[in-house]
Amino acid sequence: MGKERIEQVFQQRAAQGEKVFIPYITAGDPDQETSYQLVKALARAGASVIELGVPFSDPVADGPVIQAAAGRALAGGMKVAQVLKLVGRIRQEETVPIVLLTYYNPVLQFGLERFAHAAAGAGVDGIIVADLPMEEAEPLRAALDRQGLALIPLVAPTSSAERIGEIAATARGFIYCVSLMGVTGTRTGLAPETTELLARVRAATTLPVAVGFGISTPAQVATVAPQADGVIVGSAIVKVIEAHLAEPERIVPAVTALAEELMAALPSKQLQEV
Ligand SMILES: O=P(O)(O)OC[C@@H](O)[C@@H](O)c1c[nH]c2ccccc12
Repeated sequence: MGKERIEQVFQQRAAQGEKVFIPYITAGDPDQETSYQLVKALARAGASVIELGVPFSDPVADGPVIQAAAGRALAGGMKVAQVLKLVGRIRQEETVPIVLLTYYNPVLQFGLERFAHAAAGAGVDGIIVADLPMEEAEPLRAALDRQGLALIPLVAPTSSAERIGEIAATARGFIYCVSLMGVTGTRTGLAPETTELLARVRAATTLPVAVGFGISTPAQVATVAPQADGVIVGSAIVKVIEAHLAEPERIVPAVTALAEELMAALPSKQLQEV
């Protein structure tokens, strides 16, 4: 449970010479039932950790694709309590680690202790807060620590060595390296500063390191995966949901197919040995 479940999955994959694939979807996009089916399908397809977005009305770190997903989810009444309910439902059937991606405001509104307690009770394993600077993270980290949940920090290419060191010292679960500056969303190339950032973070921590932002194609996954322990893909997956809104029964198979394609691009020990 909790941060151990996240760290274990990275260890297990690493022991097999494999990388961790972390798909992101917004909880409640386009509705609760589809999110439930999507998480189950992604876990069964081989995703190692699921990143579940808590929809928020002012998602400043998100590009248009995930903003629109948040809009659809909010229109369906998805709030923190409903997200936790969804996780609880998933937990009855799946052991895959679940990490919530949220903004700080909904968590503050809910109450830090109450949130940590309810998240643990529902079966959440870790939390990423898109807009919580390290300097203000201590109260939430302490509340999550008391429940055994990981507060997973974000580091960016502009983070100084000193700052990366400070972030690494209090990190739990894994460290999320943002591959480039700006907002979430697919990009055509991979930013050159990604490689340098991953090397700097690796040198500063023994925790697993995952990379996300702008990764959308199998080729990009293949390029970046050897430099990290895990790869996070959000907007490319949410785009597939968006493309099938008129035929919702196609959403789960189409997302599963993309996830399988992206996972097939991860380097594996078997492939390297051939
Ligand atoms: O969408 P992208 O470019 O694939 O990036 C991952 C991302 O979606 C997910 O981790 C995420 C969604 N919203 C965020 C806000 C901040 C940091 C990260 C995120």
